[in-house]
Amino acid sequence: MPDLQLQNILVKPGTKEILKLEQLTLMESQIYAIVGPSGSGKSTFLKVINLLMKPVQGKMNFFGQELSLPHLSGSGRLLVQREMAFVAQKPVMFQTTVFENVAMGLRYRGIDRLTIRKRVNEALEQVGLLGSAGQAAHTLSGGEAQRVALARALVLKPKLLLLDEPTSNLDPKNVSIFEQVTRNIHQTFQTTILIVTHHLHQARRLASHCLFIHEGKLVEMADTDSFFQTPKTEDLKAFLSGQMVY
Ligand SMILES: Nc1ncnc2c1ncn2[C@@H]1O[C@H](COP(=O)(O)OP(=O)(O)OP(=O)(O)O)[C@@H](O)[C@H]1O
Repeated sequence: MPDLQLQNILVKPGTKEILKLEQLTLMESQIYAIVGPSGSGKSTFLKVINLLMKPVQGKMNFFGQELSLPHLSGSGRLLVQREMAFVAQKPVMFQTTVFENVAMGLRYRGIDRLTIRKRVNEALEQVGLLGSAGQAAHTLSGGEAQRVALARALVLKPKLLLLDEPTSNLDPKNVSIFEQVTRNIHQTFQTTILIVTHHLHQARRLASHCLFIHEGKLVEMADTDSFFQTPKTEDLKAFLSGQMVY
C-alpha cells in the first residue's frame, strides 16, 4: 500500500500559484530526492506534506488517513504532524545538553523517563554522538549539530522523515557522515525519507527515486538510475546538464 498520496494540490498564497500537483504517490520505505531550480517550489512541497502550509485545495492520504488539507483542524493536524519529523537547513540548538535537545520532543509527548533515556541513547548512538550526550549543544560543530537534529527527529520514530537541504552548510566530510547516518536510519527503521537537495550527486548517492520540480509543477519522477540516465523531458535534460539558468 502506498504511504503517501497527494491529489489536486494547489498552493496559492497570493495571486501566484506556487505549487500545483495533480497526482503523486510515494511508496513506503523509499528515499525520495526532490531537486529543481531555486524558487521552483521544493520547500513548499515539503511544507505542504508537513502541514505547515495550507493549500487552497487538495487531499493527502497519509498512511491510510485521508486528509482534506484546506480543512484540517488544529488537533487533527497535530496528530498527523506527530507522525513526521523535519530537519531543516540550519539546526537550532536549545541552550542545554545534547541529551536534553534530543529528549525534548519526547518530554512534550509525556513519555516516561526510562523510555526517554533508552530512546535518546539509541538515537545518539545511531548518529555517532553518544559520547557527547552531556555536552552543551551550542558548543557543537555545524556537522555535529546537524546530526543532533537528525537524532531529535529519529527519537520520535517518525513514519516520514523530511529533510530540507540538510547538508548545504556542511563541509564534504560532514556531508558524507550525514549521508551515512541517513542511510543507517533508513536501513534500521525502513523510514520513508524525502530530501530536498541542490546537490545532484547527493540525490544520486542517497535516493531510490528522484522528483524534479520546476515552476511549481512536478515535471518528472523516476527511479534514480532512469532519472539521471534517461531523463524524458527537455526541462530535466537541461537541468541535469547545468543549462537551466536560475
Ligand atoms: N508564503 C509565501 N507567500 C508567497 N510566495 C511564497 C511563499 N512561500 C514561498 N513563496 C514563493 O514560492 C516560490 C517557491 O518557493 P520555495 O521556497 O518552495 O522554492 P524552493 O524550490 O525551495 O527554492 P530554493 O531552492 O531557493 O530554496 C518562490 O518564488 C517563493 O518566493
